Amino acid sequence: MELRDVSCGYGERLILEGVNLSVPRGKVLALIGTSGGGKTTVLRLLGRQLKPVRGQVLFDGHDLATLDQTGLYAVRRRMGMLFQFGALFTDLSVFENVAFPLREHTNLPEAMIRDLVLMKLNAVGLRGARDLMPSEVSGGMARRVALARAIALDPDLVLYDEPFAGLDPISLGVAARLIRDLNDALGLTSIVVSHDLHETFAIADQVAMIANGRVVAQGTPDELRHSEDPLVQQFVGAQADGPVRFHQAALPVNEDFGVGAMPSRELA
Ligand SMILES: Nc1ncnc2c1ncn2[C@@H]1O[C@H](COP(=O)(O)OP(=O)(O)OP(=O)(O)O)[C@@H](O)[C@H]1O
Repeated sequence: MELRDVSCGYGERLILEGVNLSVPRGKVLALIGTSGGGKTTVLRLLGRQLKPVRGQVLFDGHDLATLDQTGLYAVRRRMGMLFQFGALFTDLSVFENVAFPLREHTNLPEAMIRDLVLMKLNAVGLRGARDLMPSEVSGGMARRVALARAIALDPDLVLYDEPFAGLDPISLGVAARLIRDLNDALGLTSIVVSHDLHETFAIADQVAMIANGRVVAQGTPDELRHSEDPLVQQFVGAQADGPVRFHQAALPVNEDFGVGAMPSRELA
């Protein structure tokens, strides 16, 4: 997957400008960066829910913009997506949730669907939970079911948007490890958008940091940890102030609160 000099936005507003990003086959790429920086927008470009106004988005050498409906459908079948909170269909059992894409996209006989679903559930450790309803599983388990559903059609690429949001530290570690293990065992390529730097750095081969609509750094987790770029340092070191300001631009404090001028240090 590759983004070449891509600019895109919503309506008149440009969100990404001149973004270059390549995702090597077989690797796990983490997308990190400040809130609103454009990470989810990158995922939307990759799934062609959004088209660039400039540049190219390439998947296995195909420029997504040039694909007709059939071509796009074929490419999307090769992508698994797990969006924020990996919402399951609440009125379908765990088994039926994972079977859903297989029923939608294939004409496989029931016996084969059963085997495939159980294989995917086994891969996420939940073969035994097949008959439960989503309301009967924990948040961490639900995320693993969503993961099994995302890989049901044996995709080449899996896109994860905030796969760890709302998980306790143990479930979070399990989910992260699972993403890495499935990537390697099934020969996938994975892109993970996450705010959880600790877990993401532990499983990613490459990390790209997106801020202000640009890729400001890309490298191995170690390279980012030791980056001298102040923006990367601020983000990775979780410092409140740096190139990204904690405070939104606002009126001076004394004007808003009706007090005398204060030394700037006290305003921070
Ligand atoms: N459908 C939309 N219509 C208009 N603007 C949007 C839309 N989706 C996102 N945006 C804007 O695009 C910018 C980038 O959003 P995006 O969701 O890609 O950021 P993000 O890095 O994923 O943020 P977060 O980490 O908070 O999820 C934000 O300023 C957001 O307000």
